[in-house]
Formats: sequence, C-alpha cells, structure tokens
Amino acid sequence: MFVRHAAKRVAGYRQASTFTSIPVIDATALVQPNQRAAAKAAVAAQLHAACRDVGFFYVKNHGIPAALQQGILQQARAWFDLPEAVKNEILIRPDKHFRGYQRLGANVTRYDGGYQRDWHEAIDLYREADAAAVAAQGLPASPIHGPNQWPVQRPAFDQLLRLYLNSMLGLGSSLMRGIALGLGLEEHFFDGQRAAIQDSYWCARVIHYPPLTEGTFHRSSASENDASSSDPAGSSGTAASAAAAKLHDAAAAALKGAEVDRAVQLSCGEHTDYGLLTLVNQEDHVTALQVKNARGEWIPATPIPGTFVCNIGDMLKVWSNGLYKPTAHRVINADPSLSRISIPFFYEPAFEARVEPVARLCSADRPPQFPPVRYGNHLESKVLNNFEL
Ligand SMILES: N=C(N)NCCCC[C@H](N)C(=O)O
Ligand SMILES: O=C(O)CCC(=O)C(=O)O
Ligand SMILES: [Fe+2]
Repeated sequence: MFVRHAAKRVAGYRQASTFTSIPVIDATALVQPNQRAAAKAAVAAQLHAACRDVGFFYVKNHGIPAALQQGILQQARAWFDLPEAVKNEILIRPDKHFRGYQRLGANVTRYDGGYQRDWHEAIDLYREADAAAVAAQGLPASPIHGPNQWPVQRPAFDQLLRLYLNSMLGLGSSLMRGIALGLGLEEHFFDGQRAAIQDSYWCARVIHYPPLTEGTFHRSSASENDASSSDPAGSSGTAASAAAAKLHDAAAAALKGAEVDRAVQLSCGEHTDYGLLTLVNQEDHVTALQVKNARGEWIPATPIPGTFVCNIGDMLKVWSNGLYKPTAHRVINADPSLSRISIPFFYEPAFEARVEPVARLCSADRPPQFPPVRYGNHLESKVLNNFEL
C-alpha cells in the first residue's frame, strides 16, 4: 500500500473530492529516530494524497503516549465539572488577550448576514508572547499577545496540560516536515525560517460540548454572559489593554443585532481552521465531528482509539498555492445522554510569518492564486470577531 502511493507522487490539481471516508496514516517514520528516507517519503506521499483529496486524516503511531492522550481528556472533564464561579476565575476577556475560559455561547460562528453561538465551553491557550519582548524585537504589538490563563484551579490538569502541549508542538512540527516532503519541499521548510519570530504561534482549545438536546441557546443566558457587567477587574489596565478593549468593542458592535435564529443549533458551526495543521484529541465514546465533502455530504470523523484526527488550515492553502484546501467541518453532539470533550491543537505559522504561495508550486499555467498574508493579521481577523463576550 505504501509502495503504490510512493510510486505515484504527482502534484496534480485534482479537486477534492467525493471522499466518503477519512484515511488513516501511520506516522512512525516521521516521529521515531533513525528512520530511512524511503520510509519517510512513503508517509509523505500518503500525507500528500490526504491533504490534496480530503483535507483530513487520522494519525496513528504518533508517539504521544496513550496515558497522556487519555489522561488529558479525563483531567479536562474534571475541570469543566468545577463550579461556574471557579471557572470564571480565568474568564476570557480582551484585556486577557482573548485567552482563558469561554462560557457556553461566548464563541460564535459567522455566516453571511449573521452569526450563531456555538454550544460549547472551552479554554483557549496560545503560544505565550511577552509584550515587552515583542516590542524589544521591534515587532508590532497585538491584542492577542500575552500570557495564558492556565487552569490552575486543578494543579494536576495544569501540569499535565503543559506537558501535553509541549508534546503536541513536537508532533505538529514532525507532521509538518512530512507535509513539506509531500509537497516536494525541503523537510524543514515550515520549521521557522518563514518568519521573524521563529516559533509556531500554536493554539489549543480544550472543549466541553454538552448535549445539544439540553436545549437550544437561551437569549436570557446570553445576557448573563456579559463579562463586563460581572467582572470588577475589567476596567483596570494599560494603554494596550484599552486598545484591545476598543478593538473588541468595534468587533462586538459589528456583531450586535446580527445574531440569527437558525433552525438548527450546532455544537460548533461550519468553518475551516485558520493556520497550518490541526490535531484533534477526541473522546472515544461519541461521534460528533463531521467533515464536508465536495458533494456537500457530511462524513463523520468517528473516533478511532489512539489516533488524532488531523486537518489542514487556511495558511496551508496559501503556501501550497491552492493545491491543498482546508475542508469545512462542524460539530453536532446530538446524543442527549452524552457530553463530549475534545482538545484540538493548532500547529500554526509564526505570528509574523509572511505566508505566500511557494514559488516552486507556481508556474506560468498556475500563477500565484493568493496575495501574501501576515499570519498574525489573519488570526486577529478571526479571534477579534468570533466572540460575543
Ligand atoms: N481557534 C481555532 N483556530 N479554531 C477554529 C475555531 C472555529 C470555530 C469558530 N466558532 C469560528 O467560526 O471561527
Ligand atoms: O471538537 C472537534 O472535534 C473539532 C473542533 C473544531 O473544529 C475547532 O475547534 O476548530
Ligand atoms: Fe475546526
């Protein structure tokens, strides 16, 4: 099976696709030391086919220990069981750099002409970026730069999460090396030489999806979710946080009045991811993530124990000059008796990365399809517009 794919390495622009299942890829050759080049190339060819034709794949034998992959889900579940007042100690806010705990309904999915609240609660974390250090490098400030609000209310979770995120950063970079090879690029293409700041501006979202059948979103609880009225510390802050608050107010004003009543409440609305590569750690007991194929059919990403579900994001579309496109997906947690935990880890470009079609993937037939974009701008355009806090 390896050999057949490996022999057939063509970068055609076949348009995805009427896939009805999601391929499973064994990552051993990318994550274990001293692997033969031919073995890496074989995995790279599978990644290439999956990214081009589906935009989604599972990885197995990824090197993250089962105890860590499972343990972090269990710890997360216990954290979400804490009283609301405790969780609100790390409430997400503009002046907390959009990091921390988002309550049910705080995150929204935008549609033409409106938005709908997603039916989940979550903790958002990003690569920590110290504002003073950013300034010292002569780089511009961002409302997103800052420290994380770690879930210190449960130290065991906090500690395991730090270990987990570090491990996922390693796995993300290993898989991106395979993807670089699959594109016919130098193995380390995505490692950091693409940017002024060397590191991936990774993101992680620890998510709890209650069953949808607990009721569609109530407008009354929407107003309870008004962070500014319930948070005495909200007014303190520096010029930077004032600027962040102002930016956010402008975004919120754009959202206000545009909340739409859609017939169907979703756990997470249809979207593509923002960056390079998403790795989803999901509980095994419920199928809720769905992936859209070219016929508009929703294909379930049924949990396969021990794997991560992976998908590519908007920036890989640009870098690959449209050879790879991010695949739309959504979450519907419909079973009334089951709640679900998932932890997507987003391996992203550096904040300052200038993302543009790679010259080798452009030709006279196919000139650059996208203008260059600074990843930080793309991220800000999403994060500053996807919260109704
Ligand atoms: N945080 C990242 N990168 N994940 C993508 C989240 C997409 C869901 C969000 N409601 C939206 O519509 O954007
Ligand atoms: O919960 C999941 O399975 C995926 C969530 C997702 O698509 C996202 O947060 O970007
Ligand atoms: Fe997603």
